[in-house]
Amino acid sequence: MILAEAIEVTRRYGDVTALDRVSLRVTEGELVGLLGPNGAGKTTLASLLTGVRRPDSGTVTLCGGDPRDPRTRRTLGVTPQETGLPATLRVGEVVDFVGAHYPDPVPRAELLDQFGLTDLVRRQTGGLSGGQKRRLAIALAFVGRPRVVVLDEPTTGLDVQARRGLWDAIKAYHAGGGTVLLSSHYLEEIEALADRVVVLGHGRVLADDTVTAVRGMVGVRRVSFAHDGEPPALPGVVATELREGRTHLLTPDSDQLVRALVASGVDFRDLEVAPTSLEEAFLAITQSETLATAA
Ligand SMILES: Nc1ncnc2c1ncn2[C@@H]1O[C@H](COP(=O)(O)OP(=O)(O)OP(=O)(O)O)[C@@H](O)[C@H]1O
Repeated sequence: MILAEAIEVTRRYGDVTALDRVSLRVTEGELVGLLGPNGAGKTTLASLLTGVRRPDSGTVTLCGGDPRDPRTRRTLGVTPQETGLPATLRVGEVVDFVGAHYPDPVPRAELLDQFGLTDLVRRQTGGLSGGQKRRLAIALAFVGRPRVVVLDEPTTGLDVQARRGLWDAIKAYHAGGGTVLLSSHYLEEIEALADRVVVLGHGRVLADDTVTAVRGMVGVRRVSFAHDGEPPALPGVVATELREGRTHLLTPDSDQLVRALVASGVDFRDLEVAPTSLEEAFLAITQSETLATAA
């Protein structure tokens, strides 16, 4: 069953086209990562799917209904990028308050334990740190046992430990059959959690495939070596990095690059050719998109 769907959706803010005929389909039980640089349209897409905004054209459905309809929204858990919590209420009270809107909420103790918030149950939310508020906001997305959760950059501002704790909670929800759409700037987050990744750039879907396939699609490889002096200028390089005394070159054609490196006469040592991380693949996709747009 399709739980969230956008068909040919366009959304403008004045002159800015935030989404340009975007289509996306999330079926029950999927965990889909939404990846894109700043301004790609991730938040706008999340806000359409969760009924916060309306598209200018195209259609959006959530669990077969209109995401703006309160009955449809009861199946949804959301963590927006910015969350306002009532400052004088205690953590436990906020959980009870939000949970009271749902027919079968997760018991307070269970939810707090799952999100590592048990020790904070009696604290007023106004006194929580930014990371603690964030964790609470995310926990609240799950209190109503939603069929689908939309998490917009959920772990921004969390330290490594809190982020990993949150990944475990998201994984547990997904393992129990839950459906997740998660946007992130942290590419290791998408790699750790999602099988499928939708790459957005300039308001358009640049790729929609498995994490492995997206990496393979761009086929970017890392050629790295040590050498003395200035880095050589070589053809087909999409990114250059100097790190730990080595030059790292990203290229879609490592064979051609290695031939050019040898022909250049550079006195290199310890040559390595390796597959790239999703982050590097993603940069290459968005970079070629930028070049294509500029052309
Ligand atoms: N309320 C608004 N008014 C005007 N322009 C907006 C508004 N919201 C978003 N935009 C513009 O629409 C485009 C897409 O923004 P959006 O927030 O959806 O991107 P994003 O991928 O979520 O970015 P980020 O990763 O920075 O959160 C950007 O150019 C942004 O400046």
